[in-house]
Amino acid sequence: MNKMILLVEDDPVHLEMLSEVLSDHNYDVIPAKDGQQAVDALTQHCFPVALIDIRLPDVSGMSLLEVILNQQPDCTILMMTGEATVEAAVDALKKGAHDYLAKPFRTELLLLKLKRLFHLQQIEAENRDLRRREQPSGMIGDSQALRKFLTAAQTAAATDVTILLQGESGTGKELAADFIHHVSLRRDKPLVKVNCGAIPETLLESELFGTERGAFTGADQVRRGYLEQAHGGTLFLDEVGEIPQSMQVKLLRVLQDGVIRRLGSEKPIKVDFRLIAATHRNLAELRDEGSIREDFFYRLNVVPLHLPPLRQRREDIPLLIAHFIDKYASRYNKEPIQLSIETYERLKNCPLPGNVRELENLIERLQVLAPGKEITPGMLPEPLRQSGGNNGDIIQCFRTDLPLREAIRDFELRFITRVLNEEGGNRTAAAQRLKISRKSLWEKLAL
Ligand SMILES: Nc1ncnc2c1ncn2[C@@H]1O[C@H](COP(=O)(O)OP(=O)(O)OP(=O)(O)O)[C@@H](O)[C@H]1O
Repeated sequence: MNKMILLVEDDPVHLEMLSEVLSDHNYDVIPAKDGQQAVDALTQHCFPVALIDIRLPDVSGMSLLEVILNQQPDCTILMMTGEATVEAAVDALKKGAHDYLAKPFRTELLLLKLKRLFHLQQIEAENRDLRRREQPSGMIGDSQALRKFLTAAQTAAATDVTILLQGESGTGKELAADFIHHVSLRRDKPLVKVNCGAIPETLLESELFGTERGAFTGADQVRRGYLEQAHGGTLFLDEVGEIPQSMQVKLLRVLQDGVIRRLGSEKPIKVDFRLIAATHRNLAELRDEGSIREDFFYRLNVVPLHLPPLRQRREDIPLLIAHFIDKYASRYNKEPIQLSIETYERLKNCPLPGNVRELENLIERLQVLAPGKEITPGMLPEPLRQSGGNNGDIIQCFRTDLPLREAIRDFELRFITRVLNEEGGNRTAAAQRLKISRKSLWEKLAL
């Protein structure tokens, strides 16, 4: 457990004496003789506890209290005050200090308060841990592929390692980020989500780093950026493949130093978050193409986790359907729809390029619009109604007026085209699935 204490006291004798006593009791003390030294220390360490003299030479203890709570909201602050300033101490309590000690105080009293404080923090951490273990994943499915993903995600979540989530659009990357945050030790801290593809390039820097008052015309207030808001918790950067190169350099620096500067300010602010990055594109390919810097790629690709497309875990489809029927029947206060066996078969076998999102939207639509309870294949939207379903459907697709050689060729072409479509046009992935070389895939398509 982190037993670090920021001790701010302008009286050198008192500072040394307290530092010694606290160190003797196994606390890691960082002493500061004024506000400036304290602010510097905040950029270097994360403090569970700060002990501040209310009267300091350069800033008031009250302003320092605000700076600390602004930068490290989870820090518990004890104020030390002379008798004449008890009223100020009460004011400090209102502003977020945990407690105060009127000087002169006995060191036993201070040690007792600290012991209780750290004990309380430990209990809170243990409670968080318990809740973390009870937390269900929120990700529906029982396929081996999903179970394998969840096990890897849970293992990675237990540490602070950077995680890169890859997978096609709609496979559940954002939901997976929720899961990782909620089973991690940071679960009671913020989870800040940023869709990098949705923010115009010109605004990305100020959105991420925040702005100081007066940074540009119209910036009349301090604005904390997403990186600062994520302090203590998790930052989810969605669509990282869309981040421009200049911003990649700046983010890289933050990931290395753990320090940001708001736009229009030189003041370093310490930030501590776990990064989860996501992309529906292949990040290694983006690096090879040159749109993702090599160093940024390696910084993100520490633990890569891949969410398989739904067509590769079709066993999850019935569970997902049942889950979405429940969800939307109760949301729209309607009787749950029932899918006929044929409809199930059709959905279990169709390509669903939009993955879970497509299935969810479909069930929501049916739940709201279907005239009756029973859903038959004819009620599915056109492409799903037609898509090759079970074996019977495939056989019906065959032409029977061809010689065998041509019929086989006809089937081969349809089959390859379908696999290629399912792989989003990615020939390497299609060739791997078909267990043939890329070259022979080319040849077969070119014939
Ligand atoms: N395993 C799952 N169980 C329940 N709901 C799921 C599951 N996977 C995805 N969903 C739901 O499907 C929808 C799409 O998921 P999500 O937004 O997480 O996908 P994504 O991979 O982040 O997509 P994109 O790349 O387009 O941002 C969401 O409504 C999500 O709740």
